[in-house]
Amino acid sequence: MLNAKIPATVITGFLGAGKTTMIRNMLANAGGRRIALIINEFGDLGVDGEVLKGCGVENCSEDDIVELTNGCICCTVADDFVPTMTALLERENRPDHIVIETSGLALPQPLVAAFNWPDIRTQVTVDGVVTVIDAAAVADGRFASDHDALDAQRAADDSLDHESPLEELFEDQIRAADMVVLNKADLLDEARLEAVRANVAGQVDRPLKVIHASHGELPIEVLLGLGAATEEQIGARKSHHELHHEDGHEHDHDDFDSFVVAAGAVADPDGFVAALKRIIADHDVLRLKGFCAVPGKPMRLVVQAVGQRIDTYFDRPWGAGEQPSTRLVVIGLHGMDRAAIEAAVRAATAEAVIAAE
Ligand SMILES: Nc1nc2c(ncn2[C@@H]2O[C@H](COP(=O)(O)OP(=O)(O)OP(=O)(O)O)[C@@H](O)[C@H]2O)c(=O)[nH]1
Repeated sequence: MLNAKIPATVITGFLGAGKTTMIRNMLANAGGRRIALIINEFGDLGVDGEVLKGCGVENCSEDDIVELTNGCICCTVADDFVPTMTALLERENRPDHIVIETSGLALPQPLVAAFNWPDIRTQVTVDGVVTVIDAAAVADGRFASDHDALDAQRAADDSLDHESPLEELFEDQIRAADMVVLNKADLLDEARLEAVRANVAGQVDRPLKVIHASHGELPIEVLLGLGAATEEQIGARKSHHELHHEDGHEHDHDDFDSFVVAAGAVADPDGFVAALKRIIADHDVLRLKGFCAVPGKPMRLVVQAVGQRIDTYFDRPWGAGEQPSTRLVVIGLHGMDRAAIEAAVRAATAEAVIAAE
């Protein structure tokens, strides 16, 4: 059909749930579809775009990946997202499908609402909001409100909502969903997975498609083609912020902080990972990811930490113009001790060097 709207899928979900992994798998199975990707990340390092560009998948040309780096997409809709979409739609070679990966801290509601902007609504429709959940983290109670530090924070500041920032985001991202993917099913047995499914389904009072996956491996037909036209319904899926805004609360991401640590080369990756586990536990780091230089290795080492779970792998050789270096983005709740974390990460790389010598 000549004037058919281009479908756009919004992939959301908390930090480290597996959004990029799922998209990477989707691109590998795109079957000739031309997919344009818009990626938004919290933190200054652009790891997700790098990971996707480094994946060597044929359908994943750098041209088709647009990174939005000026803050969280839900707060920069007008300045960043709408112009990016408009530019994408003006391209001669228009995509068959647009996939948008939100930052792990984004509220999907303002993003989806932007599809009602006049310039966009005539050309694009939201095919669906897919919310990726770290089912293992939910089963471990990561998003429940019994977090000591947060309870203390709320006790000290009664203007804070009754729920933790993690819990609110968890709920808001589910409320916006057309489909929820309970990811990391490989880490759970049937009974725990079922408990997470019941928790998620209980968050909304409408029928919600909930499926499970490991490593985001799902047929592309399951993810794309929902035909939901979510932009027409998003007004009825209000976030905590929208509900509170009516009585004066401003939305921002002040509940979370991120910074980048530059450190030395990592001679002993196993020792480094063990040290990172301690640092993450000591400082309650929510997410840590980036790249490390390893002496004697031509490849860069990707480090991906979600809570206490840390994956490392070499993804590609350092480029000719690239200086091998170690740079990691750290994301946690506002008030985490940046200086101590930086010092500990730098000490860990130094220790790893000594251990290997
Ligand atoms: N065991 C297990 N690990 C997974 C699965 N999916 C993703 N991971 C790992 O979880 C980590 C985070 O995955 P990402 O795909 O980067 O998560 P994300 O949601 O894009 O993260 P942010 O963009 O930082 O919010 C990586 O180390 C992945 O390898 C899964 O199903 N099972």
